[in-house]
Amino acid sequence: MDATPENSGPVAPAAEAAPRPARTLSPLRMLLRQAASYPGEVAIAVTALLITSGATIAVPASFKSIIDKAFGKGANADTINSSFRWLLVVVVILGIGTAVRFYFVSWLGERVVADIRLKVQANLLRMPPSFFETNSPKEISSRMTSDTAIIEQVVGTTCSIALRNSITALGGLIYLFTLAPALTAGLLVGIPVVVGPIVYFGSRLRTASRSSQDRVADIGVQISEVLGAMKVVQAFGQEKREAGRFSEAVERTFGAAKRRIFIRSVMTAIVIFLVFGGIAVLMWQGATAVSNGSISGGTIAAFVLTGGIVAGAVGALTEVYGDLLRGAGAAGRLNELLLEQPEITAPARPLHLPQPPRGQIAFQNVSFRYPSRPEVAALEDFSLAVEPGETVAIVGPSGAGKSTLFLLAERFYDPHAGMVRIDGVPLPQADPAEVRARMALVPQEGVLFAASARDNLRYGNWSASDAQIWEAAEAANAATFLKELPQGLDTFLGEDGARLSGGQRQRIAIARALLRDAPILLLDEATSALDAESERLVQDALDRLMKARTTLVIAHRLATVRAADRIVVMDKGRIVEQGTHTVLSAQDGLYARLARLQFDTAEA
Ligand SMILES: Nc1ncnc2c1ncn2[C@@H]1O[C@H](COP(=O)(O)OP(=O)(O)OP(=O)(O)O)[C@@H](O)[C@H]1O
Repeated sequence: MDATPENSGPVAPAAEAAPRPARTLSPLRMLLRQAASYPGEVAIAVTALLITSGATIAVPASFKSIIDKAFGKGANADTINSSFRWLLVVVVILGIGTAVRFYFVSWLGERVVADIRLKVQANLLRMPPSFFETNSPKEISSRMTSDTAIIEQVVGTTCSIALRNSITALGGLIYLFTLAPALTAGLLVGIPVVVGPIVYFGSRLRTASRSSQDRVADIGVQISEVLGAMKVVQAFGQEKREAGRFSEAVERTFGAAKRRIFIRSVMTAIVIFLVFGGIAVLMWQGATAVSNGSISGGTIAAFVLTGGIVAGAVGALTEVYGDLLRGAGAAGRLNELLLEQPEITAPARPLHLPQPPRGQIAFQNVSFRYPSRPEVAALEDFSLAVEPGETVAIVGPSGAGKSTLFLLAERFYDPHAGMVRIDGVPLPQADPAEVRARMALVPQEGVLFAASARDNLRYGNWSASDAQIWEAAEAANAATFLKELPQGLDTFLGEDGARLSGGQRQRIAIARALLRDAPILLLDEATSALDAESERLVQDALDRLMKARTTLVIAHRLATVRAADRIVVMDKGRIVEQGTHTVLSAQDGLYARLARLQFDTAEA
């Protein structure tokens, strides 16, 4: 029986890790819809389920026939053989049916989870950055792993348990009535008497187990806190106090464990008493009935066996409801991710950008506030037109709105007022994919994927040949170190490109942008200090990248601002100065101040 104390042991999942269950089972409908895409597998699984439930009941029926006929007076070889032949057939059907059921039910569980993961990921890829500000990537990734694991459990196990045990319990009861109606009526009264206390103590035991787990977690928190601050503890002479605090936590844990084991021992005693007592009462009634000849010994054996099966099925059913609610909670959370609609979409009939691309980008009276910080204007009545081939350096203190310009240019957000245009086309009227195809982004941190050097380089242009890749690497001053990698372009760069230096990562990002060969370049220069040699290599690579492209660069290097056609100085979302390095340095404005602070240190 699933509800015996042995099965509801102390190892419940830690409370903080347990995802919230739902209040109703209705979110599970989403799983049914998913599973319905595989009608063949569902049909086989349900058929196997029905057959195995039937075969489970057929086992005691076979025993009845064996005891009455094969062990009975006047048994001959034929009756013995045929009784055992039946048992053998039932056992073979039960074995094969169980294997088929397990395979297809588990298959459905895994398939439904795989489909949900694919659909959720596909939908997440459509979401703009604002979505990931309100939905933390950590939380989403936990939904994709732990919630899907719960669903896999629900579809692959719990639903099967629920269905199988309902059928078994019902079929078993019907069989019991046909065997011995009076005894069955007694059993029906007896089941709640046995199962009730087990369910009651089972739930108390789970609560006690959870609290016991929490206390263990408290110990873990204290240990890591004290170990992490050992110097402070010792320097302030707090060893005694910490020992005292720890001893309290350990004793609390012991207290919680004591409560748990007490409940469990009482529960064990009660279960043993009720289960064996119940069986004894049944056997006593049965023995009386056999002695007065009203039923056979085989019937009693079949009755006790079937009774055990029915009680087990009912016990299992009382356990699955909680699991189904947990599954419904998980399905609900994943469904939210599936139903999420992106705010930024292509219009029904998008305007195409002109061909060939000119590489013009214009911000016209743009005002924008981030949805999560509506009180601060990230851009305020901002206007800037960058002509084809022009290099504009954006300079300004932290929080001035420099990165926001890039986000609006890529149409990750729409401005609240004003308009952004690429080659004369207003962004909301174009397909975001087409807009982004006109741009190459070099982020501040050269973002690398856990993939080969080749795949990292051609991330924006998968059709690039090796010859083109090397050409770009050459231009980005990345070829030398790439050639030295153990397997050349096939070398795995490790998670986050951990095997490369900062300067090398930047040069890979530059080579990637070169391969993308887009007319507009959005370049966020790295602030991290590079050594002089690396700095020269990166600058050299950037010069080649910017050639013949419209470039908007968030500048952190003196060489960049010097080479720019125009410097735009921003503060609080507005342009405060514009001009060349020489002109702006001569004025005693924000630029001169920033340049003194920023570029002098960079040069040093
Ligand atoms: N995702 C966001 N959610 C809410 N507010 C944001 C977000 N990103 C930026 N901001 C705010 O918008 C304003 C402009 O930020 P932005 O990142 O464009 O500045 P920046 O000039 O690029 O700064 P830095 O040089 O530090 O990167 C700031 O006030 C900033 O706090």
